[in-house]
Amino acid sequence: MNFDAIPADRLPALLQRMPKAELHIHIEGSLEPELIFALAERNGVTLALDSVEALRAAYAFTDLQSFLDIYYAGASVLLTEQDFHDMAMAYFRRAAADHVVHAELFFDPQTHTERGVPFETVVRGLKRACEDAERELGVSALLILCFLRHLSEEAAFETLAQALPHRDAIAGIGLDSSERGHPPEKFARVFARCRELGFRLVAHAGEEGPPAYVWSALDTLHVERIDHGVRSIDDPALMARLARDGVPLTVCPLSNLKLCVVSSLSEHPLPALLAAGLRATINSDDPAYFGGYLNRNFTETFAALPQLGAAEAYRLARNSLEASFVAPERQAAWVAALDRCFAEAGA
Ligand code: HPA
Ligand SMILES: [Zn+2]
Repeated sequence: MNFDAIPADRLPALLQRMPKAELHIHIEGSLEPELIFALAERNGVTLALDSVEALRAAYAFTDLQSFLDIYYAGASVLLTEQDFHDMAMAYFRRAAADHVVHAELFFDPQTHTERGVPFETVVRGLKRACEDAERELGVSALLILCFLRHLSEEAAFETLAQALPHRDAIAGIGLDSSERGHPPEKFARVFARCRELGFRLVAHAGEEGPPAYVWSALDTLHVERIDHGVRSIDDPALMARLARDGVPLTVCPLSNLKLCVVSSLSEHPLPALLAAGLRATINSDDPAYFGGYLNRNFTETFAALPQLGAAEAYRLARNSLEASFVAPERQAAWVAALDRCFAEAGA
């Protein structure tokens, strides 16, 4: 493909139109303030702030923890199966508009079971939304259950036991929440059990935490993808390892900006990760909180980084499709659609 044949002014439209997968989206992080207030009213929940505007104004974060405190408070309005369904459908409609053909949704059951919401309420609502998304919107979807790393390994084992009756609805297991002070090896035994059970494995590592956490996610948890992983840039031996093994990184540029992981998008390490041969992808993380869904992550990142052009757009989209947990034949059909999209744009 001749990427140089695509004029620079056609790139923003191409970024939006190209078929892509989203592999790092916390579904609770797609809860827009308007939906938080609608669900609060529907469920009779009282919120600390009294308007959509006041809530949005509180979205000024200094680090990961300052975000998580607000994110868990927002999730407190979710009580019924229908709430979880409606939240996920709102995300799927936005994703379809961004030409997302496949999404792998993280969900945090412990955030809900700790408040007395049954595990099956969460998973049934999300599962039904995944089925509706495929049928009504043509968006394929999988669910990834995340353990909260600020809680104990014992609590993770309890959550795993609750998940087992729903084994078929859950494709993978991940690890999220407060990273610093909670290294991956804290969850070595529960991840080993998940691996025996045949779950696909991922973990957040190297977002705020050091490169050592990425090594540990690879070597003690045996994950297949690293969520974030941007701090790998500080460790040349780790960069070589990630490149050699083709480990996908689910990078989230607007999240990194809003949580002060980078001081500006123009300093984001994404171009360096790609240049070093790493299988990076672009994702939205918590789009309702970080100022944009998937296409906005693409367009703002490309606008800030002149090193990124049509070749990198193709590589990022292709990486996302090929790093997904769907069968190779399905991936190949999406890659063929991606190739057609670039051919039509003149490549
Ligand atoms: O970016 C994140 N990092 C860790 N935990 C999270 N939970 C939601 N979003 C995040
Ligand atoms: Zn995340």
